[in-house]
Amino acid sequence: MFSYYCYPLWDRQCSEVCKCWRWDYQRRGRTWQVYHILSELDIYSLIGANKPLQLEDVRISLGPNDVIMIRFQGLNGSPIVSGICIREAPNLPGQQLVSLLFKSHLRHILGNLQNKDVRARNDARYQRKIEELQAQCERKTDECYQAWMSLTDMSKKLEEVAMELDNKSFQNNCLDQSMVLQAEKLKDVSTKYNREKKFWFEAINKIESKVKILKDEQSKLSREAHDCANLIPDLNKMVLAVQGLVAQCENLKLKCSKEQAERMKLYNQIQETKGIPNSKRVFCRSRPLSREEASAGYATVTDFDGAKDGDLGIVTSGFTKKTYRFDRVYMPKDNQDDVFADASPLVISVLDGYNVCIFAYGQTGTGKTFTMEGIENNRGVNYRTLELLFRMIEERKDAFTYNVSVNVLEVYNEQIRDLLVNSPASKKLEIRQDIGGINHVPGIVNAEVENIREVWNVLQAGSNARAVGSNNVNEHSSRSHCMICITVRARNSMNGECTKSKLWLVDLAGSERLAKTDVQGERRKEAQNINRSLSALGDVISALASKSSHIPYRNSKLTHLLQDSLGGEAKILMFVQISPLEQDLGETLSSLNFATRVRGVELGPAKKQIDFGEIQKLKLLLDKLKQESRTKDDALRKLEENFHALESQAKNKDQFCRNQQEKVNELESQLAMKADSCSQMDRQLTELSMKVRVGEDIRANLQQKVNQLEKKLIECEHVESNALQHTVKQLERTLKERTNEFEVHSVILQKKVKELEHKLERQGGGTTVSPMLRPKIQELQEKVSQRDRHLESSPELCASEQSRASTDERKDSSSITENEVNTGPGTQMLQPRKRPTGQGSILLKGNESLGQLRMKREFQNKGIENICLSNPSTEKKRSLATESNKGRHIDPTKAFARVTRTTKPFPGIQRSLSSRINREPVPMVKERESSTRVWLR
Ligand SMILES: Nc1ncnc2c1ncn2[C@@H]1O[C@H](COP(=O)(O)OP(=O)(O)OP(=O)(O)O)[C@@H](O)[C@H]1O
Repeated sequence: MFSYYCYPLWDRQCSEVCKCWRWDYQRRGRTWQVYHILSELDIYSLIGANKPLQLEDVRISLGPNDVIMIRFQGLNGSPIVSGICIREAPNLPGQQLVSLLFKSHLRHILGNLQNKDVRARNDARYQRKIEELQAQCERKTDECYQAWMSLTDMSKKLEEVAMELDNKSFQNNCLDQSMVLQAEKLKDVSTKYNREKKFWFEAINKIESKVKILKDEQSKLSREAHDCANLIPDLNKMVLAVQGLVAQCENLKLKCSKEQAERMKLYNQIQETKGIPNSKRVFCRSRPLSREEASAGYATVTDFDGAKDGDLGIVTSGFTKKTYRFDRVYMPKDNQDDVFADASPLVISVLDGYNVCIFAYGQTGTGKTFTMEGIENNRGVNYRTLELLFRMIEERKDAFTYNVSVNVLEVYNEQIRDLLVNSPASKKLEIRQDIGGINHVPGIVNAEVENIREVWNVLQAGSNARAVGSNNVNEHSSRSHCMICITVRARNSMNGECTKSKLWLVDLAGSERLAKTDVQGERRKEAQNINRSLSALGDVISALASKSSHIPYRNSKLTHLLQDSLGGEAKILMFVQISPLEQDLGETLSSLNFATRVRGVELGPAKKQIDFGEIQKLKLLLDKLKQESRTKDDALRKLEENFHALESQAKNKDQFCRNQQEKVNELESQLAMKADSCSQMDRQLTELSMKVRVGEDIRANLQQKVNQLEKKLIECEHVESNALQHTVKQLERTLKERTNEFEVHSVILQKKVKELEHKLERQGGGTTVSPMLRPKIQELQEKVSQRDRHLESSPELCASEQSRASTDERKDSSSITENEVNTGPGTQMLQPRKRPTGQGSILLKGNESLGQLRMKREFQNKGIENICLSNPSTEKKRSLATESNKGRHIDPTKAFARVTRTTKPFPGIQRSLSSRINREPVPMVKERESSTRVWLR
């Protein structure tokens, strides 16, 4: 459908004066765009649907290279452009065209106004109807204005609600942002708090561990200090107790010494009462006859009648009997136990610190070895002495400490041989004298023994070694001196007395006389050495007996070794072994004589052998103990100083602990403050969350209210639109009735005019006019010419024609058909048109306006973020300026307003619209202008 506005427009910029129907153009570069706008004219209602449309006489001024662009707008359906014919326009001015149009139209009018009275009445009647219609129109305008104002108010309220909603949304967004910021801050604070909490926990744990260590050290130091402090009186008490004990010990020592001395004195007295010399005893033992000797019937010379009294009779020749007196005489029937019973007291003397020498002297084969060593099942003096020695040591272990060592020697040909040396070729042993005047053999083996079993092993080893050098053991043993030296070191635990005594157990070689034996060579040399040594022993004993100043101990190895045990300070026990046989009488007498000489020597009382080495050691030990005591005193003094230092350190550590505890308390308070701040932040977060939820609830309520208001508004608009539509329809029906009446009257008037014209033609021949009518006709012609001029000078007058045309548009299509007397396109454009079904209703416009308002609100809601990005005021001003410019130049409503009415509602609406324009977007202005234009139309 093509439509266009029917009003002339003079193009003042065009070089060629061109008058056409609504020309609008603008120049863009070298292209002329011409808009031929067709509106308010339903062409197809005139020419019929699906009929070709031909537009003629559309003129435009073009240059030689200009381009014509034809644009179709507002088309419904799919019209087909069948052809465009462009031709050069004749030189016909637009003014002339319009003049022709109006003249052709006025011819009909002038023809109808021949009857002045009828025309005046009709004019008056039409004028009244027009006024009535205008009044109705004004009322409707007012009603529409009121409806529009209510709609505006509702829009305002809606806008206020929308603004409130926007504000709430903005506040909500602000709250969301603030909540996000608070959440981030809280997260940062929480992270920082956790980090600081972890740090402080670690620091507190470290400090607690340090404090614990310091407390432990402090308690330890305190305990040590208290112990030291407690030890001082205990130490003093101990010193006093020790001093008391030492005093008691000294007293006990004195008593013990006195008692021991008394016991020794009594023992010696007992020995003397028994007839035993004090330090020297000589026992005589005769061997029994062997089984062979007894069976052979050898004669004997021994008489044991006085043996119990120590007298031994020797029958020398026939009836001569020589008696010898000894300390003890053993008969052949006496066994080893009887012999040792008399010798055992010397063992006690050895343990008491006396040197003892037990030796056996006699002819070979008289039983020296039997007495000293014994046989396996009948031990001799050596074994029994050592056995008793260790038994006594065991009995005295509480009071004495003994150390026993054994040397086993052999003197053969004046050579000392160590029988405990494993290597057979040992170096030559010599006798030396130590600082104390005691002889000793350097390099000799000292076998430390602790029990009798070890002693037996040592003795067995010596016996075995003695047998190595000779095929005949007995022969060898008869030609050497076997000497066992038992050294006993004793320490009296009571008085600390130390003694070093020796026990010599000597099995001397046979004392045969050299001439009698009649031996030669090596045996002679052996016999000479034996005799020399035994002679030296006799010499020593003689010197001792004569109390000579010089004792020839060094004349033989034997006497030299026995020097400290043969003097007056030792105890001597001599077993003189004799043979009972008569054939051995000479040797027997020799041995008895030697023994008697020995027994006659006065050695004096024995003397205890004090171990000066031990005394020296004790002195050194005492000095060492004194030094240790001084050192301990110094240590005790240092300990006291350390104790005081530790006390001061403990005090300092106590102070440090208190400071650390204060720091810990401070840190704990800081930690509690941090925990409070964290809980406060949690509460703030909870409050913010509650506020956000409340804001969301408020927004939801507002949204619900908005929806309700929109719903109510739509309902109100729907009700009001229905009412207005109903009212408009009534008005339209009324107008249609009035128009029909007017048309009927017009037809009647036209008929009457035609009749009058016919009458006038019949009366005046068609060319003459009544003199009475001529002035009126002239007057009417002048009015028409004035109106033409006025139309030419004021386009608005054309709008009055439009107004009339709009008035005529209420006519039915039948009436239009009746009025189709026009032949040109301009006349056709002046014909009333049929209102388009989608445009003529205010209600429809109102609905469109409301729809656009909702769209606008939705747009505002969706694009609320763009408020800050763009400047709506400038955009609004720019759009308003554009619209205002458009309104100034081509606003058709003004022309309609001039033509239809200049009453007050329109300015009011304009004011309302202008006031709204300042606040509302452009679409609303356009909508209201169009709607205003429509309903005014
Ligand atoms: N009182 C005694 N009772 C029993 N037998 C004895 C007694 N005295 C010696 N005899 C025996 O006499 C023999 C010789 O004794 P023994 O070897 O002890 O003499 P001797 O003096 O040591 O000889 P030598 O000087 O050669 O060593 C041995 O067989 C021994 O058993």
